Amino acid sequence: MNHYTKQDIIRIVEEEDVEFIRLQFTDIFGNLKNVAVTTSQLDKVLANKCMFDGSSIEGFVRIEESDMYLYPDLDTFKIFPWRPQQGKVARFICDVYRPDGTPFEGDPRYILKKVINEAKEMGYTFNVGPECEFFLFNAEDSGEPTNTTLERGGYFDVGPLDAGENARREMVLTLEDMGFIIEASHHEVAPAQHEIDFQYDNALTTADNIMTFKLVVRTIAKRHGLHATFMPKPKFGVNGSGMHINMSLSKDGKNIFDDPNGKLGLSEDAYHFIAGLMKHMEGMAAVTNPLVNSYKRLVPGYEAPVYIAWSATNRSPLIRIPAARGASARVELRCPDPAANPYLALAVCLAAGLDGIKNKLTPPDSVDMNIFTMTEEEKADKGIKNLPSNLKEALVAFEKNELVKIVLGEHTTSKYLEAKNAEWNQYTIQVSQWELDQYLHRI
Ligand SMILES: Nc1ncnc2c1ncn2[C@@H]1O[C@H](COP(=O)(O)OP(=O)(O)OP(=O)(O)O)[C@@H](O)[C@H]1O
Ligand SMILES: N[C@@H](CCC(=O)O)C(=O)O
Ligand SMILES: [Mg+2]
Ligand SMILES: [Mg+2]
Repeated sequence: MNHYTKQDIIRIVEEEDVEFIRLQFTDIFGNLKNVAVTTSQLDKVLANKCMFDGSSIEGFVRIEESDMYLYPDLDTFKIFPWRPQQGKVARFICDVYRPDGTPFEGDPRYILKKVINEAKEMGYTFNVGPECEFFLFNAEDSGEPTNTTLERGGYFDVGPLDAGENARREMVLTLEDMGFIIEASHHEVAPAQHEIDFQYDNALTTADNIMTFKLVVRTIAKRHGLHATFMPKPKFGVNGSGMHINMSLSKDGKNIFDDPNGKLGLSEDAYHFIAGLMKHMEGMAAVTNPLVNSYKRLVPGYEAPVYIAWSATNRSPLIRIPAARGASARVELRCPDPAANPYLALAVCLAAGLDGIKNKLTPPDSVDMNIFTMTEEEKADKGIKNLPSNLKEALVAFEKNELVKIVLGEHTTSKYLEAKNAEWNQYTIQVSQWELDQYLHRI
């Protein structure tokens, strides 16, 4: 990551012929927001004087206290490669502040920073690498998105079977232009499903990167006449899209999950971290899997986890320990999906892992056989619990989890629960196509 001073920014804006500056932030539901100014306002931007109406942002504040300020994080300055190259468009990712100069407690970036600081006080840096999957569906001539495709590609397929290769190529090149290090990109298991992996970084940078990644994927897909969606399960009967989160802690530049003398080459702290994730998983699910639709993905048969278990060899459990050790020793949490607000998702994951370390929690034994073939009795014997099976169960577990509520803070907890319970209630009163197909002709 580049480190910029105000003078650097003023110089780059001049040298690069930047004309517009987007001030970006994220609402509590993970939606990217922005306001554009021209460079005539650069001084105001750099003096943290740009304001917006917080009451118009879902989940932020009431109308009586609506003035909010955007403080640009100078290190997030990036030029959009897909916009005109004369009179360029650049962006800052911003922190949200109240008029009295205090950080706004409902800003997801602030919520993540608080947990990162807690880790820092313990001497830790939290490193995270996500694997974002998405679909590239047809868009109608009108631009209306669909969930249809004529593509028949599968895992690692090549063109012309892989109809997304040109779009993916441009996504990768655009991301590289913006400073991402792309480790791999490929067709995924379902027709029209894709994955682009970028290199891990500290948690704040990774959460920012996930927001930028989604913007780039959507923008470039549109240019190719396709509709990119991060919806967790856009189609019944094929794999959904996950956002596996690979995590490690480092201290003084050394990965502390790695221990050549430990069981499976992992340190005690790695096991405590796993235990913390498992302890809080049910309560965290409403954050890592935030939609009604998220729970349609977490079902047997589609490479998505259903049970709260861990393994070093098997991909079916919630937590997998990839084979790499040394600097790449990491824990992979497989339930999060790309609809999650990345700031909040990483905040709860880190807090849960740290809770495991602070309280020296021990995980249950690893489950190295296929859980999907176990009987209910075998699962009960091994103490294997299910992930929440729908958004309502996840919200109930969230309400019972003090740690998750403390991490999100009172403000965001109450706004989040209110909105998500309303989402659930709306969903339950719909009459779905499935019901019509099942009942209409015979009842
Ligand atoms: N020490 C580390 N801490 C956190 N993340 C890491 C670390 N080392 C590597 N990573 C990241 O983990 C991610 C690994 O992605 P990759 O697709 O290789 O994982 P995978 O789980 O083996 O793949 P799949 O689930 O598709 O089979 C990348 O983002 C990588 O940068
Ligand atoms: N698409 C699968 C993951 C496939 C993979 O292992 O990469 C999921 O829903 O999590
Ligand atoms: Mg994948
Ligand atoms: Mg993975």
